[in-house]
Amino acid sequence: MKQTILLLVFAGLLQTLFAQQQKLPRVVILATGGTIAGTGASADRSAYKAGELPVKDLIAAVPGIDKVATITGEQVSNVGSQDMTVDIWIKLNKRINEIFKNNEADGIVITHGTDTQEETAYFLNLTVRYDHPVVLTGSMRPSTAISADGPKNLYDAVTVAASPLSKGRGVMLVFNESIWDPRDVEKVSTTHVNGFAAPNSGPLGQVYDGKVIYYFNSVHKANKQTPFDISGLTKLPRVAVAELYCDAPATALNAYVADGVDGVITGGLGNGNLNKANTEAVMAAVKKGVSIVRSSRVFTGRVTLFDETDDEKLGTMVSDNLSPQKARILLMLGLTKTKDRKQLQQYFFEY
Ligand SMILES: NC(=O)CC[C@H](N)C(=O)O
Repeated sequence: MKQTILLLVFAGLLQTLFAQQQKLPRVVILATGGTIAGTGASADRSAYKAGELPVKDLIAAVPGIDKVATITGEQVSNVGSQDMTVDIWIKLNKRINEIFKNNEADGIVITHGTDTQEETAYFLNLTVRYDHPVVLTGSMRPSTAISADGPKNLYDAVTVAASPLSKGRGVMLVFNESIWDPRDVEKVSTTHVNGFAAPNSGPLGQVYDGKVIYYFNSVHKANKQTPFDISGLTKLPRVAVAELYCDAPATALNAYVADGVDGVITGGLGNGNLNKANTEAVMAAVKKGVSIVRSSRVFTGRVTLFDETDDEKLGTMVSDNLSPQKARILLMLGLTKTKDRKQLQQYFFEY
């Protein structure tokens, strides 16, 4: 009798556990490499190599992650993000759209190197056709370093991707307990653990002790609200960035144009200003049909139309407050739709 009761209690417990397990949100981790998957022989960071560990090892290093979500992992690439490519972006985009279309997951986490993480985040923000949570994260210290930050960032990223509060928020970046908007976030430290900030705004929210809180919504259009469905594409238009400095020649800009790029972003001075040499080169490039967007090497504030620079005369556009590297992504995608300067300019105010 006693044994039967014990057995029943045990079976009941198992059932409850199973039911809880069933109810957990499903999160797919798409691993691309980066320092989070990096290893090295030293206790700190000297001579470590990014993009070494497979995704199963990243997951195994996070205690309790299986209580937050039902996790599956896929290896998309294993590179340091200085070697991230448009080809990998297109592959990621396809897989993310497929996962949500087939209802394979409630949210996605992407592990990624920090060098270009903000670019991948903004690219996906504009091209993924679903607004389910897609959370990018990484680490500043490799997995073998003392106080490696990867496992905590991954735990937090899964927590954000699995949270009911994240529904409809689309692409985000989670790092060092902050939740960032992909349009605004930038890598702001080469080595510090607090590697990201949004210099023109602030974090969307925070994740702490397994709990998520949001403070802001982005006002910019994303996901299905953009016209950038790239599902039929295997390549994107080529856009380069040419940065200015005191007495900068137009060598870089002219070389890119000679190489046949479709567009150039100028990382200009102050409010996107160009010196005389680059003004002339820009006008010649526009005449050849190259789309030019004036951005700024200054990391806060807007680049505005016709301030010191006459955009009508030059045939140029402005990036608003997008960084040069993000303006490049928007121009690449914009050029898949149109070459019309007014229409492209409108994209820079909307996305
Ligand atoms: N902390 C990092 O992730 C930067 C290291 C590496 N270069 C990368 O971006 O993958």
